[in-house]
Amino acid sequence: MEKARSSAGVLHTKSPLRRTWINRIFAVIYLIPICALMYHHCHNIITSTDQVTKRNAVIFLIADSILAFMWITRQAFHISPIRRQVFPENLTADESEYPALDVFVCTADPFKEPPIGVMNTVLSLMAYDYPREKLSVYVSDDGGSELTLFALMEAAEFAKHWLPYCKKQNILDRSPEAYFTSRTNFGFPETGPAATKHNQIKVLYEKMESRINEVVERRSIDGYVTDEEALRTFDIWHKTPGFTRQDHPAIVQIIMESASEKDESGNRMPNLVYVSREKKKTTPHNYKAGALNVLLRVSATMTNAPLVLTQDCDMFSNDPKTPLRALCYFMDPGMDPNLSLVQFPQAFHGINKDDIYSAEIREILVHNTLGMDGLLGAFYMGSGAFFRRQAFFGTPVSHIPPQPSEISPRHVVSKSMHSAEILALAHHVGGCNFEAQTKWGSEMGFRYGSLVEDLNTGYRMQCQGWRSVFCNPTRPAFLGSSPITLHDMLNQTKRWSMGLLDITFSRYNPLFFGVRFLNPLQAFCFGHYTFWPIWSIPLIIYSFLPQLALINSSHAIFPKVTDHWSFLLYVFLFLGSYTQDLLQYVTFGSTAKKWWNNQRVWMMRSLSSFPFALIEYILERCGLSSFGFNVTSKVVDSEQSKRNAECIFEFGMPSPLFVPLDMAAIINLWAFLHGIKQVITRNESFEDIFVQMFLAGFGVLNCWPIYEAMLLRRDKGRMPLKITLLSTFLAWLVYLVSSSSF
Ligand SMILES: O=c1ccn([C@@H]2O[C@H](COP(=O)(O)OP(=O)(O)O[C@H]3O[C@H](CO)[C@@H](O)[C@H](O)[C@H]3O)[C@@H](O)[C@H]2O)c(=O)[nH]1
Ligand SMILES: [Mn+2]
Repeated sequence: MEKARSSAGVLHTKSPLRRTWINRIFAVIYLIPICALMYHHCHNIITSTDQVTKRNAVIFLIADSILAFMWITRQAFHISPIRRQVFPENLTADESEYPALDVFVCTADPFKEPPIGVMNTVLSLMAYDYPREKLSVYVSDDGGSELTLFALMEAAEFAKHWLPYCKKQNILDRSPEAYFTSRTNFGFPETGPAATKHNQIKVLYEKMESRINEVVERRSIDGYVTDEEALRTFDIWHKTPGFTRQDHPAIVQIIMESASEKDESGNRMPNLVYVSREKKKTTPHNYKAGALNVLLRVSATMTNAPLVLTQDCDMFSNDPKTPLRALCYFMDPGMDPNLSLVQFPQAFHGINKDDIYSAEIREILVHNTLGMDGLLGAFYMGSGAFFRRQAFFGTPVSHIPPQPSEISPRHVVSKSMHSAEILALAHHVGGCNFEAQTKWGSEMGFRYGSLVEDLNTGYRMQCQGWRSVFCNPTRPAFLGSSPITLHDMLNQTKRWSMGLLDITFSRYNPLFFGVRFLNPLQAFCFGHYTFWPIWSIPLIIYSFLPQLALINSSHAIFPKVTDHWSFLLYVFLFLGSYTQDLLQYVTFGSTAKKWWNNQRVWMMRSLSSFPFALIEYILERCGLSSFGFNVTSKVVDSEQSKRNAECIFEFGMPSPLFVPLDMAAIINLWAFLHGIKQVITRNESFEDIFVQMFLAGFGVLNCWPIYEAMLLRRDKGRMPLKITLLSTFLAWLVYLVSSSSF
């Protein structure tokens, strides 16, 4: 079948996912007990005479309404998921017809994002199987660091050997680090010309690697650059008084211009440009969205490619044919002309086998996205996204011409990048006042106003009428790093949540604004994401209230086992949603253990990241504090990564984010033990407190790694004593308060 299609010259196909009808039927059936539960709560509120029961019913009505809202919006993802396939072999063989491609790589801090890692990403992208003269890589350095520029100059020299080597040997792993690691793991012929060349390249790579790592360690390039001309490149750092990363002029350095740069076999090299936008402490820089907008403009002055790929600095290319896959959509004359984005899923390396931090987030990055693709298109994930440049300048029907006209997507660049005129313009558009009184960030370019600039930008573009597709090849197109400590993971989720709240509480809320411009189901999908942090409300309630009631021997919380109908209602709702989730995991080829860990992480996020985000968001709105884009560290500590590989949770640092988790662990264990005691001493009957016991027991099971970290472990990743003591004290305080209200 595949062959037949392929030979018919088709560039891509799409087909609905099988068994979608099961999801649709299930969605309708599941709605019935949801309504019954709401009725049950309302009935209790109206009829009960006991104040505690009434109050509990109100609290659970709130909790369950939120769960129901999240469940309903989530069904939108399951209504019409589709799968796409591409056939790059059917693209025209005439490469001169391919559009040019500008690749954007963002980095922000050489100490959190080691430059050697960034260079691996840059090298893997420069080594794309794409006409070199049409490929340009722009690196944005928000760290404003000479270390990154130094690393880039080193990488450019190495690239002249690396690119022809990859081409000749037809290598798939074009990030040198990934390549050398896989070679070491899977062996390589020790003799012969191939081995000699391999060893030569390895020596060059290791030399570059150690030079880059050394300058980072010494925090200075002194002594490492001797060439006069190269030294002049760094003048701006040394000759600008008061140069800091938050306060410095725009820097644009052309490292290689394709027209004049050749590799060791005499072929042209891609363009390579370093950009560090101007920063002033007094001018907001809008984090990554701001950086990307500067790249959009700087690249416009130099190459102005119709296609743009945005990449995080840790997301290296894992497949050199990826741009060709994207072309299968962009070059298809039959494709929707409103196509603005081809999104490849984010995938990660170094995830432990059971994925204890749920770092794959496959549900969001793959399963749900297939569902959105079946509606109006994938959401923009920040990395691995090929855009049509045109889509940043207005809607499909009305073009917003930017000023100056040289940065319009319609402008054709005719001068060399090195020309004084182009360089002056590039510096000008990289200035921090350039955007004042313009539509940049509001209607043009990447959108401001949210820390999740990716979701926000993609969503707003879809509201304007642009469409996107999701391209999910078997071999991941990109591989990135993901947090390997619990604190990093929770902190990352907290940042995302704050970004999502930015959208929820803006005029662009998907449920009010989005529904007017999108298919309502697509608006539900976006709504489900932007309301993500409100999961915290029902989860906090379910993690504490029934347990505290149990400890206080007040059991008027859930139906007894003997109240057949209402008890079965709870059983059905719980099993229904958990089984649906598990089945989704298993049918997509994941394991039950990963699913279990994913639901645990969902609880951890709901108890920690989400409420912290809600509180910080409120503080920020009240002007009491301000939180920015906290870049996730990509530095690997060998002990931490060893524990990560063994699927052991990493607590280690005294982070306030752990406090609510510890409190929940303590209260649930306490409640569970108390319940057992009550049953044994026959103070309570098991049937009466079964649901509460079940919830506490389920909590205990989920909190197992926390007890281990608090009591049993001796390694550096255990729970800091400070946090354990603080949480125990707070849990006791919560108990005291609760004992007067049951
Ligand atoms: O002021 C900033 C802050 C960040 N970045 C870059 O943004 C990227 C993502 O940052 P990271 O700390 O890795 O955040 P993650 O949470 O891992 O990133 C996810 O979430 C972000 C939105 O919060 C998206 O931008 C990313 O594409 C997506 O992978 C990195 O390349 C950074 O260098 C900047 O360029 N400037
Ligand atoms: Mn990242």
